[in-house]
Amino acid sequence: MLLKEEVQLLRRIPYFAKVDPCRLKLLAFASSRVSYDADQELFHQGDAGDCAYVLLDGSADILMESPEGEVKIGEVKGDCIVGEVCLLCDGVRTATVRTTTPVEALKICKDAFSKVLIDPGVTREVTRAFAEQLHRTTSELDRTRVGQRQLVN
Ligand SMILES: Nc1ncnc2c1ncn2[C@@H]1O[C@@H]2COP(=O)(O)O[C@H]2[C@H]1O
Repeated sequence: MLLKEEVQLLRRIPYFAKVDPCRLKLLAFASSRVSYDADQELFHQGDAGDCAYVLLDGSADILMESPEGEVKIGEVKGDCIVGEVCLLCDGVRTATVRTTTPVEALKICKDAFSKVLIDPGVTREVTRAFAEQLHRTTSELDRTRVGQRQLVN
């Protein structure tokens, strides 16, 4: 795929929509195209992580381990980024990501991702995405608590 096409694909991701064209070109240059079949793991909860994935096509489940087994906490599909948390927090993978269909993605290494974070537009988008995710997770937690209380009473 041409570098120009990869830049256009990255531009479709809200995180990178407002990134300076030269910086986005560098990011495209540093990323590599990867393909997965359905039911393959991109990575596993608890793994050390050194890259994020921009999903271009296909979908995947976000799964967490629990005492009752694996629980689906979300899903991702085309034009989004996944695996960015452990790059931003310098931690381990917070969840397992497993494809539910064949997936085409761009793999972005930590160094290249850190370089685009210098762009204020990206920082704003990352903060907004985190706030939205926190809001969704808090609402789900509230719903679960209400459900548990109703079961007890
Ligand atoms: N609650 C959630 N909702 C949506 N995506 C999530 C959630 N928790 C984790 N993820 C994604 O799953 C990924 C697991 O690896 P990371 O922690 O690197 O980055 C994480 C996010 O991209």
